[in-house]
Amino acid sequence: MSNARSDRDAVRAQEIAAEQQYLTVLYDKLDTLRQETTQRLKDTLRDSGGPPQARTERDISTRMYTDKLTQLSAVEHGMCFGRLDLDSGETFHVGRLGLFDEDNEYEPLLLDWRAPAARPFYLATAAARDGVRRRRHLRTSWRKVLDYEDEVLDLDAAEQGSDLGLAGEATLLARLDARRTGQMQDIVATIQGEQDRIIRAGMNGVLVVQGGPGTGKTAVALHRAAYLLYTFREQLSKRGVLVVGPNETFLRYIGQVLPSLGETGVLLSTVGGLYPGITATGVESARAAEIKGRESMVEVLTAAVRDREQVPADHVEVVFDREPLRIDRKTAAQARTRARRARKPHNLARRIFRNEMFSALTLQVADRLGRDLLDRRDLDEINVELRADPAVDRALDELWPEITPQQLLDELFSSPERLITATGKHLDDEEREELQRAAGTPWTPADVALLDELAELLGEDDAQARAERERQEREELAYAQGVLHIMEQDEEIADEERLRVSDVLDAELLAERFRSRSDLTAAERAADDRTWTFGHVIVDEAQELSPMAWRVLMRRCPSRSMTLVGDVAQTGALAGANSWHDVLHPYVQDRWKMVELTVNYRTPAEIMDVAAGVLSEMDTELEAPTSVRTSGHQPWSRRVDDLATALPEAVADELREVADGRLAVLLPPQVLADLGPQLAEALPEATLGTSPDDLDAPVALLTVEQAKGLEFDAVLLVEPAAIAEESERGLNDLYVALTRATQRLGVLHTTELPEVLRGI
Ligand SMILES: Nc1ncnc2c1ncn2[C@@H]1O[C@H](COP(=O)(O)OP(=O)(O)OP(=O)(O)O)[C@@H](O)[C@H]1O
Repeated sequence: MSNARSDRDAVRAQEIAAEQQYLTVLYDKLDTLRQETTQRLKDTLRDSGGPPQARTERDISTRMYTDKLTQLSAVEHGMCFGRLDLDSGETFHVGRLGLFDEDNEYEPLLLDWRAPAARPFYLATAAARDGVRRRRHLRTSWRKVLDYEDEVLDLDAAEQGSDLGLAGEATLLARLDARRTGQMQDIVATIQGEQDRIIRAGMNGVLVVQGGPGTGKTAVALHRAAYLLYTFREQLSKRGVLVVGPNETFLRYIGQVLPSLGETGVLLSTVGGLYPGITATGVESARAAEIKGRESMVEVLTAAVRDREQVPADHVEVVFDREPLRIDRKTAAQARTRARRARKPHNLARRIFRNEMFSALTLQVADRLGRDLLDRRDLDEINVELRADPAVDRALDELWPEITPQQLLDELFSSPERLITATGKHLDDEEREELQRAAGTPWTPADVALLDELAELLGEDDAQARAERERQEREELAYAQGVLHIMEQDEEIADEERLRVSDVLDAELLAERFRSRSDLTAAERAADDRTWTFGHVIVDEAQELSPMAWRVLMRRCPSRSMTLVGDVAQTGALAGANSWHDVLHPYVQDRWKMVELTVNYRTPAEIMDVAAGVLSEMDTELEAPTSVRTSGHQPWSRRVDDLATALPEAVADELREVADGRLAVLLPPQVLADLGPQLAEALPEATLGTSPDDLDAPVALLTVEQAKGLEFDAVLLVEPAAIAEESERGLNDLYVALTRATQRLGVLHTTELPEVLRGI
């Protein structure tokens, strides 16, 4: 027996040594690439001056080498994590980037996990081997191989395998059991089959990924972004990829995943962050956000814009050329009708209104002077004088002002009269009161969708700026064509070592790069441009978005190349979705696809049992995802008299249990508002969940809304009855709260537990 074991140990040690040798070759290769790239970057930066075409070329090379270096640095940790042994006798190592042996006909040394040849690493099973004999998961620490796990794919193994058909089960479970750090990690070494199929799904059309808590929706969404950028690099590097999350804390939580996969060209944003120049820091009631999110707000805003297109009750008078000039209702109404008929946004139709008015006023002045005595030129002169007159200008501006979205919305919400006119039958008194607020109140996330809609309704009178831009673009294109032409002729530029600009760019792209500063990625440019449209949009926690927010995102993605991940059972926002059909039908009818994730990688079975009870209370048809593991810790509950003393004690106990781990205390908003400061004082290691950096703290006091999408080693749930009763989506919130823990769950309550939790 012990002989057999020592034989096995010897084989294992030999295998580890062989893998170590291979890994050393890979890291040597990585070091060489880094040195070469650094040297090229240095050379490029050292060159200075020269003609404009040399500068453009340098800008592009700088960006290219910087991107390359970023990617080469990102893959340092866990660069190679797997190996495939095929029936054919071939062996491939799989890792975070592709490496090739230039001296040996570019034989692959390491397959990029996203390359088609690496796919069996994630998909092969004993029942469908796809030519794979053995899959090996390598466990490494920095550049050292620590251990490995082998899966021999034969039918015997299929019979012994777990019901969930997990790949690399031991490696996966070790990952899932590890302490959380407050930052999501990539899962590239342990992606499971059902996840891989979603990550690599085609890019066209709308793909909905529905899955219960902890099924890896966020992880899958981010790996899909990396996969799409790798596979459709050409297409996507021009327009960029947008990843939308529910709040800043969540974006901070997921912020490291794409860089760790070597991808930096993605814009991470909330919907509230998509309006350049606006920071939505305001807070408001859930009800106000819900009202603002309704589809009917489109009509409200349309009416609010029309309300800024006025005619005088009878007439107004202005003095022009020392005589009164009459702007009467009929003339203004005619001009307004003509302007509206053009179906242009308000600020653009304004020009038509003014033209009409100036023509009418010109005739009025002409009549005064004796029209018969005047010719065309005289009339034109009067027209010009009228346009230059400040009093006339002011009077017309009163009727049809040029207005920004910010001005209009601020004036709408701070004026009861304007609100009544605009909302009409769409809102009742109580709803209007929810919206009313003082002028200059900070913008909220729900306001941003309204501002974006208004920007469409109002338009920007940018005719002059556009003409100037078009002129510049023509010049730049001609210039870029010249650059390419000169370079193609210039034999000296064909330096073997250096990638020629004409190899990677055509004139149009070169001009675009040049125009928009060649050192910016599409994502960086998109962040400054409200009308930017993306190559692909990924929305996480998509169930939370209101109809108005969907309009914003659909405008950003006219190609409808989108991945929407979420769980309609976790919808907390009152304006959020009950069904994917309702969300998507207005935009793509039935032309969308849904795939489901069914395995819960986060919540251990002991806790999921409790959460499943809440789910079936919400809807008996809904099925909870299956947990991949147990934690050995039963959830507990304790009724206490005084939270202010009991909670710090419970936190201290739990912190001891999870050692270096992270703990969340989830409370109803009112309890957090009442007890927050007192608790923060009693718990110096705790933060109050108001800043994205709070996830670094060992203890975070959060509402369920703030904790959405996040996870912690241990969760203390406080006053679940109040959470369940908080809103009509209270049970959804309770379900979300119960599914945040990776190890331990405790419940503290002063009032009776909700029926569904009494089993704890
Ligand atoms: N294949 C995998 N390998 C390792 N870890 C995984 C895998 N899939 C998911 N996980 C881990 O499971 C946890 C839950 O994943 P994730 O947050 O993506 O789930 P989710 O479906 O978005 O959850 P929720 O709906 O609650 O927001 C994360 O820690 C994630 O890293």
